[in-house]
Amino acid sequence: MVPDKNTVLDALKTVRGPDLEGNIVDLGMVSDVFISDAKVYFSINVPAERAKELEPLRMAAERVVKALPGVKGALVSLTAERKAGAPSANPAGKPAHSHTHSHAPAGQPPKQAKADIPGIGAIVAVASGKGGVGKSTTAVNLALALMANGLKVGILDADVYGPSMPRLLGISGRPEQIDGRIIVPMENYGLKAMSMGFLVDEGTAMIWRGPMVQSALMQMLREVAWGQLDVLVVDMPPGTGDAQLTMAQQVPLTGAVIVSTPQDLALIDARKGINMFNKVEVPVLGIVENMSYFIAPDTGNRYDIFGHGGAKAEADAIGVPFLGEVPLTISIREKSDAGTPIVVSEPDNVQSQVYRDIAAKVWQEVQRHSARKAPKITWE
Ligand SMILES: Nc1ncnc2c1ncn2[C@@H]1O[C@H](COP(=O)(O)OP(=O)(O)OP(=O)(O)O)[C@@H](O)[C@H]1O
Repeated sequence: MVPDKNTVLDALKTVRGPDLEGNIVDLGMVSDVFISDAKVYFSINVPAERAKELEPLRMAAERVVKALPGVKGALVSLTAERKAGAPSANPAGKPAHSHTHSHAPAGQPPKQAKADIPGIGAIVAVASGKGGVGKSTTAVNLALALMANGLKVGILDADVYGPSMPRLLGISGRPEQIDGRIIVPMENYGLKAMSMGFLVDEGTAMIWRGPMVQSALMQMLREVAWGQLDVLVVDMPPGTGDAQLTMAQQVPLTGAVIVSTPQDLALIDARKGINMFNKVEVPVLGIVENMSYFIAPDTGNRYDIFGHGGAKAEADAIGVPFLGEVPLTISIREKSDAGTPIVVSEPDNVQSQVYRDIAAKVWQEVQRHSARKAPKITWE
């Protein structure tokens, strides 16, 4: 029989707190415990600066829960949460985010928690300030275009509440697990993909709260047999709220691509997105203008009816690279809906070339930033 929450909490009381004082339950470090399909999900709240050092604590908690009869798996993640009113962990004295509710991240990015993922060369977030601007469509076509340019690529759908990769890539079914732990990513068109949509039935994730979402995301990131990848594209949830900020902090991102439509309102939100990544010191690799202009399906004529050029002007004003303009075309939408993204289904199409050019620029930016980040090797 699957244990209930209290049984799980009782078991967790055997796990000592940091510095071997008390236990993690009585110290108030354990989040809400969520049990679904005999798998147990929760997070342990630790000070951001101690996240790396406390990894053994996370492993101990996971081990204890997995050992309970009836438990098929446990997914435990460390979160760094600043309690309302607690002093900012930000030594630079920059303003901390003063959220008084839910999952407020610390003012300073928990760099120690962002361990690189073995085998993955770079992680690129595709983000947007608001929903509906074509972020997921851009993410999937960008991933396939990076592949078309000769790279090994995976895609992680981090939009836990509205996963779109199963539909966009035409993938259904559940992923396999190795030893009940490591998940084998799904694959189509040679692109490895992981999405909440493969793991839970539609609707289930909707009731999840912040820490569960974090746990699920960390599992999809770290406990997946990605193999060797040059780049992992992460389709972020739309918006710039707490959830996105926490995600931007916890995933070891190389950089972010911001998708916007040309209209002023979308651009204001795009700027919020850029500010969010700046806040957590993730480089913005550039802006893509989606639905930039219209190409008539019958004549192929181009119409600049959407205020085309707004995103380029914004990119220039802020001083981030402009990556390219994707036209609004019926075929992009139809191919997406059919699970056959345009870059693979119509590679010779001019729109597919646009995506490959954007992919080339993104890769250039990735390398530029990786080179800057790489430590100098000195021989003694
Ligand atoms: N360049 C384009 N031309 C035509 N249709 C497009 C284009 N880009 C996206 N779309 C369509 O716009 C709709 C929204 O796109 P998509 O789901 O990618 O947006 P999103 O920003 O990820 O949305 P959400 O934030 O809701 O997840 C979809 O129907 C998609 O097919």
